[in-house]
Amino acid sequence: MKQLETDVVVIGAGTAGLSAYRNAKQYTPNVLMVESGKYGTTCARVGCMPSKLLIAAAEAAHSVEHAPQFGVLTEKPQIDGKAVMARVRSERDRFVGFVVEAVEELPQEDRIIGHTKFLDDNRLQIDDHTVITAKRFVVATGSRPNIPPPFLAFGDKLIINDDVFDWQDLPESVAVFGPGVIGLELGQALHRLGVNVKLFGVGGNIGPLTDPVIRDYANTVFAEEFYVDTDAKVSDMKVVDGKAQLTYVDKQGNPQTEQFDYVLAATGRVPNVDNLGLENTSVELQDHGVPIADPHTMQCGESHIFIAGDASDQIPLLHEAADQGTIAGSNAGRFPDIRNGLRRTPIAAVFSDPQIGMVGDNYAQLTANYGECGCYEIGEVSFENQGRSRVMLKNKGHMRVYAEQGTGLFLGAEFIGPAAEHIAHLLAWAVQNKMTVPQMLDMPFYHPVIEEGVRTALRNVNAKLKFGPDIIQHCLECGPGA
Ligand SMILES: Cc1cc2nc3c(=O)[nH]c(=O)nc-3n(C[C@H](O)[C@H](O)[C@H](O)COP(=O)(O)OP(=O)(O)OC[C@H]3O[C@@H](n4cnc5c(N)ncnc54)[C@H](O)[C@@H]3O)c2cc1C
Ligand SMILES: NC(=O)c1ccc[n+]([C@@H]2O[C@H](COP(=O)([O-])OP(=O)(O)OC[C@H]3O[C@@H](n4cnc5c(N)ncnc54)[C@H](O)[C@@H]3O)[C@@H](O)[C@H]2O)c1
Repeated sequence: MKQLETDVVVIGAGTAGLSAYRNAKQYTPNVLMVESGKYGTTCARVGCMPSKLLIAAAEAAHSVEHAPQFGVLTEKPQIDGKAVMARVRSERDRFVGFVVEAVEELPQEDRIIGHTKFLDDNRLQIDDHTVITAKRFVVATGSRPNIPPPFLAFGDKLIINDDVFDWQDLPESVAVFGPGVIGLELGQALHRLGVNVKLFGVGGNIGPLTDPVIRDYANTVFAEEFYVDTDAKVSDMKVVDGKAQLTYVDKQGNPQTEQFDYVLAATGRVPNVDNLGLENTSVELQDHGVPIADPHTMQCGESHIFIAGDASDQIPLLHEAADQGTIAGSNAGRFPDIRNGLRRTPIAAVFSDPQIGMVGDNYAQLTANYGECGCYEIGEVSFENQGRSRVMLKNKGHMRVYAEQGTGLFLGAEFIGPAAEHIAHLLAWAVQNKMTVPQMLDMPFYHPVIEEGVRTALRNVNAKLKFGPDIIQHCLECGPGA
């Protein structure tokens, strides 16, 4: 067994790990990074990037299919599944290639390959070839799909997101379980690419939404386009004649038995903290085995162990993984001089159509924090008659904005609608700058733009805060359709 000694070990070379490595290196040259799988990161290989590539193909098909609504006559689009998947794979490989190249430029002696396990507070074993003794550690081991045990009945017909991006061709049918972010994005994209998709959920959840008004709207709008049952009753799962067979009660209450080429499990993700030997350290673990970490320092308790990215089970998003990696890596490098790092305003975007956006405090947090005290107000707008949205035939959507009584502080928003990825940025920047609703209304609004809809929601909440007049129904100075 090879024996190594160092100051800092980063476990995992994903987004969080790479950023932790780079930041720890600013404080000490003695940093090792261990990776058990392939370099390239979840985001580039099987996450953000390939999913958006599939969605881009679906959007192209959808635009062609709906062109006749503008008087532009087209044939029904022909989907060449092999070509769709070839582009997804080749662009994905390009993104992965950039990451791999960057990792391979790091000093070879800093990089170790193998599965890592803590032996005690200061020693890690890598497979059966190396033991590293180190002063500090950053756990950045990411997450993996959660697969409910009954789904194992589908054998090799059961797939996860990773499998989709390696397809050579599109299948005929897929049952997607989990209408969360992954299930919604991939399910709708596959549907638009001509795959027979049925999306099954539990408890009425859809996307990351917590506001019941927006959730109901989302449920309706997606179910108008393809089969989505967010409270499905599935009674039997098995493989019959080489197909995945489901027995379920459909939305009209009728029993159905249907076969699919695949069942995609998009039922959440679990942090990769099991099999890491964390129980051999003195770090305090929560019930599900994740260390308790301070979100400002990413330090686990008072220890020399830090955690970052999806492994922390805090906010499983790419930019959060990068930020947490920066904080954890800097603190591990600088230890024992621990500093709070920058945590940005929460922002989430789902690349469905319509898109979903959430910023700042979401509805669930708002109601938990403020209860029934009457300390906040909700303004809203429908995008169904919003001018620019109608012009573009993108007039499906609803927004709710939240603001504090008395101060007028803009607290957050949940919405579904056109350009939600961009509006989410605008609003998140307003939250982070601690803007009040009147200050936001003082900002310029061009005409005709989707942001005029946001202004209507802000005016609505402004009136409820008693800072301004009620919304003018036929506002002449607003421009038509504002
Ligand atoms: C389909 C999909 C779509 C997504 N889309 C988006 C999106 O649009 N926007 C967004 O913000 N986020 C998105 N995400 C989430 C985002 O990809 C993750 O939050 C982010 O990639 C997490 O980075 P990480 O560094 O924590 O983990 P990873 O990049 O997974 O890195 C963890 C690394 O640790 C390694 N490892 C694990 N265990 C060990 C061990 N014991 N020893 C050594 N190494 C180990 C793994 O092999 C891996 O390389 C998406 C995720 C998925 C699955
Ligand atoms: N656009 C983006 O930013 C983006 C895209 C994809 C993934 N992500 C990240 O990845 C994380 C994981 O995504 P996800 O979609 O796997 O998780 P999720 O937590 O968003 O959704 C899981 C869904 O599965 C449902 N579910 C659980 N058990 C089920 C069962 N037995 N049958 C049917 N449904 C069931 C849940 O009710 C929920 O709706 C997200 O939280 C997000 O942070 C982000």
